[in-house]
Amino acid sequence: MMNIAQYLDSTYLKTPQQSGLSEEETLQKVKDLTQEAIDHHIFAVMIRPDYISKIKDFLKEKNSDVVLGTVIGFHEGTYSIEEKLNEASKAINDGADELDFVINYEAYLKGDLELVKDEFLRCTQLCIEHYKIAKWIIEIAALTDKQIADITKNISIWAEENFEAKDLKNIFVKSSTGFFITENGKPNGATFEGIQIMLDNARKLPIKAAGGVRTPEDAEKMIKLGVKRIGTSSALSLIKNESSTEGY
Ligand SMILES: O=C[C@H](O)COP(=O)(O)O
Repeated sequence: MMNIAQYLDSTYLKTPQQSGLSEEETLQKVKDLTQEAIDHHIFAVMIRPDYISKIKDFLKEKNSDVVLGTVIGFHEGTYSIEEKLNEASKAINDGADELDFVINYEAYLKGDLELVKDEFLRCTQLCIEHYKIAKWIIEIAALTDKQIADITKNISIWAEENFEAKDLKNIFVKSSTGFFITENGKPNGATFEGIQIMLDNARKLPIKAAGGVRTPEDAEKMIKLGVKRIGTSSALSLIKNESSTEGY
């Protein structure tokens, strides 16, 4: 069996409003997720920005090298560029190592490629200046295959044209938030087909598969296809070699 843990971003991204839990219960949940990551040598935890500062302290107390990630503009991606920059700056100051931005795919679908390019360049620049990893969620369930190819290729070309070659490994294209509402039971997250299209068009950028990855077999298959990271709210089941019917 492959060592899946080293590829995983173990996520808890529900807000108290979405889960019905209190702030304290949510903090306890992200602490438990972090302890689990420490115990099982999971690469990273990915949590909402509100909890970064406290979890950074928790990781320091535990003397842990688990990587701390957060989400920006989550989950619709429609925040303005200034709002995304402010949220990202605060998360960096609070101690985030990796920032997963939701791209403004609504703007992309309306044909406003300039806005998407502008947010990509400015937010990625901020991450590079602070030696942080930037990941760009394109929300593949909202896109056709042709659009998945097109946006992945555009991001890759913008990255190559505007950042140094050494920084490209720190700029990911990520498939999904896991929160997109689809119709007709269509998968809302990472599909093998969608991931393959991303891999075929990402040129030098690494790919993160996220959303609906529930079995160790699927995780292994994604890794064999070539993804460098997997985001999942079922991390523990995956590394215990079990399937999970749903995340969280
Ligand atoms: O960014 C990661 C996703 O939220 C994970 O999605 P999931 O809950 O379907 O595993």
